[in-house]
Amino acid sequence: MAFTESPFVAEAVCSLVASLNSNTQSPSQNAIIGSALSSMAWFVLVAGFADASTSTRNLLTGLWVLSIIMECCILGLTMAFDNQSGEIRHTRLALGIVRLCGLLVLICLGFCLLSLRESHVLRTEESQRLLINSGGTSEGLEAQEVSEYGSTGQSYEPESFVDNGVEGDAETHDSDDEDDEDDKDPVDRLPKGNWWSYVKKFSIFVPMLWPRGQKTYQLRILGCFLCLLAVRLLNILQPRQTGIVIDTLTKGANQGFLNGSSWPWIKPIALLALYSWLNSSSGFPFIQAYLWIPVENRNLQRLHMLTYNHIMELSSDFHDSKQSGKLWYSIWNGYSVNSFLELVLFQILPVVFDFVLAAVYIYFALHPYLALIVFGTSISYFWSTTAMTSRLTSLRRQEREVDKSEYEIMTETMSNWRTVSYFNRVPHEESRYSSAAWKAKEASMLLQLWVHIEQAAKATIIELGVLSMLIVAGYRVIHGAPVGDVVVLLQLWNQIAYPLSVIAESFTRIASDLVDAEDLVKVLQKKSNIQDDRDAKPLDLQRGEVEFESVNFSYDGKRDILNDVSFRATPGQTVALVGETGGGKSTILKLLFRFYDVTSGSIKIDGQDIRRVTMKSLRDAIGNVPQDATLFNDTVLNNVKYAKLDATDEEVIEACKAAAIHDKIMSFSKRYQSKVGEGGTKISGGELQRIAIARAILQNPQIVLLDEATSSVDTETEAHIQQSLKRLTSGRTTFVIAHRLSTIVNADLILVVRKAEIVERGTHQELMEMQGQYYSLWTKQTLLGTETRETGSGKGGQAPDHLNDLPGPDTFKPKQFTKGSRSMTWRY
Ligand SMILES: Nc1ncnc2c1ncn2[C@@H]1O[C@H](COP(=O)(O)OP(=O)(O)OP(=O)(O)O)[C@@H](O)[C@H]1O
Repeated sequence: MAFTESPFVAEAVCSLVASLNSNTQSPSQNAIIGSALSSMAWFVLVAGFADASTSTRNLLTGLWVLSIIMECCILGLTMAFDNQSGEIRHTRLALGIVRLCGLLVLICLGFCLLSLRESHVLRTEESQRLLINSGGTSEGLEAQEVSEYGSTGQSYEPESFVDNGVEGDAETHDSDDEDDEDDKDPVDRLPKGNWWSYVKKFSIFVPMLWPRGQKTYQLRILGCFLCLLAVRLLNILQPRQTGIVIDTLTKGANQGFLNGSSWPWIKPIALLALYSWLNSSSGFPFIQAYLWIPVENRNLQRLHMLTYNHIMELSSDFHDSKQSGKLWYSIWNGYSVNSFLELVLFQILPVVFDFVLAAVYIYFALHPYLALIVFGTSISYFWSTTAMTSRLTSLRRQEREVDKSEYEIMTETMSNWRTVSYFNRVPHEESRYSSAAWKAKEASMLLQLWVHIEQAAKATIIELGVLSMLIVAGYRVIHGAPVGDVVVLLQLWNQIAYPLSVIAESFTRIASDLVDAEDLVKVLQKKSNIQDDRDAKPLDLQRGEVEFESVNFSYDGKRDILNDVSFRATPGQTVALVGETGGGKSTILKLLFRFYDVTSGSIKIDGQDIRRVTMKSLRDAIGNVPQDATLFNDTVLNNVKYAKLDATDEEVIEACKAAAIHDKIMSFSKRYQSKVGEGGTKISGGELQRIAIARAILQNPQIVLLDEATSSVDTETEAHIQQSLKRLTSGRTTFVIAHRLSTIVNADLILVVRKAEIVERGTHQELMEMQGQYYSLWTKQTLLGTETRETGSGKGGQAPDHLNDLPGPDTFKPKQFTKGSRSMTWRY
């Protein structure tokens, strides 16, 4: 590259020497400008390639072909039309031939080098993948410590683990691991090379930012565009008119026509005032703002709405593994992309236009050398900007990462304030937050410093440009050019320097906005794993028969959570799931609710595979009282109504009565209008569970899922709840997960789940007779109950009365056993 550039520089030097040498014929102005421009163009290319770290094969090939064509043309034209004296002409020809030959040799060499480099990169990537896949620790992997939640968590991020191939618009399906990798995946990061594929990812925002099919908004944008054009025109007319005013006044003063009644100078001044007014905040810019404000707000609202909808529609795997703090941070920062259209329409395009117009005006109306200075200054300016932008971008990304961590710690610890307090970890969290905040401050300081360094460099280049222009303009005025030219030039220079700074700043801002939007793009690219089938139909619910057929399931594709699970719940039956913790009971209910899809096998309701019916109809048919029910920070009334938005207050009260919570609610200071606090923190666990049951009763579903619905209530309340549950479940197909076997002895079918499999099934009586797992669980619970009774470890330190009638393992008197003390919530 340098080899091909040097002849241009040599040629420019040659022209300069010739112009200074009085013995030789001075080269034409066009020849000097041509050489200078060629040198600058090559300088840009050399600088660009020096910066690029990734493969630029296509770009290079294109440039080489173009270079050969252009070189041939230049050589031919030089031979045909150059009328310089012999030496200069011969030198030019010789340099042209050297350039052409050099170019051909370089192209051959270049192809060989590129091929070698690419095959090397390929080999390196392959070997890295093998190293990592082969498992765990490898010498080549320089592990990087990443701070996880809490002080103990450490994970390792091998640099080479990331995929360097650009994946285009590949959809990301979410999982835990993937989420972590997302944070480190440079494919989605601002690259030094492949800008196109990087920027293409952001096309996801186009439908949000462009009002397709909305004529009014489109007309507004068109109006803005016309205002912009008018302002561009005024930007040229205004300095030109200033020059005219100055020249008219100078001429008038010299010729003495200012005395008397003749006022020929008033017209140019009036015109200047008009241009100035139209170009001020009360002229076209005002109309433009008036037209744009609704468009901007519409875009922002769409961006908010679509992002919210998208996230809410993502499936359980995303929501189970998301980090809320980081997600919110990414979303709010990502919204900066909304200013993108505004930036391009109102800042970049107009100033590019201004710049070109001013340069052309200077070239033709003033002097080509002045235009050359404009060009040289601009190139240096942009080069310094792009060089600095990549540094600033990486600093911005670092700053954003530490900022995100700070935000994550803040949101996580604030929302888990109770846990922090229980473990007396407030000082620990304060110090963790302080260290994160300190890191954020340092990153921010470094970024700000570099912003100022960048600005200082750019200001120096601009000032050098002004100096050069003033020297040339001053020289011209001394040699007879009108003084008005200097004024016009100075005014136009503003039209050039300002666009330069705006364009440069826009680059920085675009880069920063894109960095901010990277995470939002990743979130928007995620696809829900659970979606309605293309020809999904509403569930035709008849009697509520549920059938699991050879269901296998794994959350991560590695560990089996359910293995060949098959059973049938006939309409109206109560099916109880019991067994060891972590065995897969809740997962069975999650699959039925279609939070996840089965890995293989099928789940059918009334003979219809739940993957073939619409999710809305499926979820309408199922009422759920989860283990960890949460409430919104709203009134009790609204929380219960959430199950049926159009329910009347009376219906809500009826549901609460049925759930045995009505009396309690009536004792609250604001009764049904009492707020329950964030997640329901202002009410007790038992109250919360009963509100959750009231919700399910109000929903009135055909299939009911109860996941430890009575785990947080005392004995007496449990007795009430059992009654209300009876009402809720009667005539409906019901699935109950219970650790207290006493609560499910009446179930029609009991499934014992152990290590991902159903190991026993039957009624309580049948299972007891089998003397297997269930029998042993029952025995343990009974013995524990007896011990509790004997040692008086029940509530209040004494064995509760109802425990006196506890059945022995052989007598199975479950009815008496249902009144277990709260301290007897057995787990096994
Ligand atoms: N979202 C998830 N991602 C990955 N693994 C999960 C997820 N949810 C649960 N698991 C794992 O699946 C296994 C079964 O969990 P599940 O909640 O179904 O057990 P369970 O029998 O209901 O336990 P418990 O009685 O304690 O509620 C557990 O080992 C658990 O760690």
